[in-house]
Amino acid sequence: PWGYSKENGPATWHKDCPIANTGVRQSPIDLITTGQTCAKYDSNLKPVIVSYPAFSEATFLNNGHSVQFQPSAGNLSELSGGPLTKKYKFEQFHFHWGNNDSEGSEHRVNGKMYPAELHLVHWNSESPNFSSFQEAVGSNDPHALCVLGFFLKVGAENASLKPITDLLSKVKNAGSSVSFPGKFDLKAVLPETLTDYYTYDGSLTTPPLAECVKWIVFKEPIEVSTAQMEAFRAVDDGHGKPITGNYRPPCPLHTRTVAASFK
Ligand SMILES: NS(=O)(=O)c1ccc(B(O)O)cc1
Ligand SMILES: [Zn+2]
Repeated sequence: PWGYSKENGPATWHKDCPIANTGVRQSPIDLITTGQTCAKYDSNLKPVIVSYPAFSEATFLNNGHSVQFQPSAGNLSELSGGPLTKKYKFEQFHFHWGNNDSEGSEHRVNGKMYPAELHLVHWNSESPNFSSFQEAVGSNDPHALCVLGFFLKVGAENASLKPITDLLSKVKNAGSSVSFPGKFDLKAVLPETLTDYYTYDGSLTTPPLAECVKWIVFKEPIEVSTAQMEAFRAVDDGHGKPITGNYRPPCPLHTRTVAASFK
């Protein structure tokens, strides 16, 4: 199966997933803010609106290539606004990280990587073509999914993310999962104003690499402590090694443009 080692990493994914090399809207990308192919300010871009009532029931899983927080089916969390014309339903969030603070994020800003990146995955709940996340992924709809990306940088301890980082030791082994104890307030993790972001049309950053994602990557990083970063680096990949660097390198922009909601 695919992974991030020499034998099964991003450079080999094209074998099972040809779109890795033939796709023209692959993710992640390097977000360039100056020069020719740079992100262009679009004054029509509105703030992103999230409605995330605290999750009461969720599973926290180590799937061998990331750790993922998935609420039970009944969750009502929604996303709208920003570049979106429809309402999206929250599906799951997960992380990408490196084995040191100079690498780990999937998107880059002028070539700079952050130590980690948080992805909040949503699917268009107003489309006539599908009525579940899995169907959305397989739909070929160019905006079936919307993923919000937040960079993580090392600084003060993030109290809102502590319930998650404290749980990492409980899912150290690949394939292990725990039911999340109590409530989790995802809204508290995010900056209160979701106004400054980059947005572009892209894909899933892991197989099946489906080109169905409206990406919204926020300019302002979220701070986590060194200890919280270290907790990610102790999670195992199922081959007795820690997941080291579960991030895909940037992909060619091709004819795409990146819009910025800020000057
Ligand atoms: N890393 S990502 O947010 O692009 C992503 C999200 C979901 C899936 B998936 O459900 O297969 C794969 C990658
Ligand atoms: Zn991701």
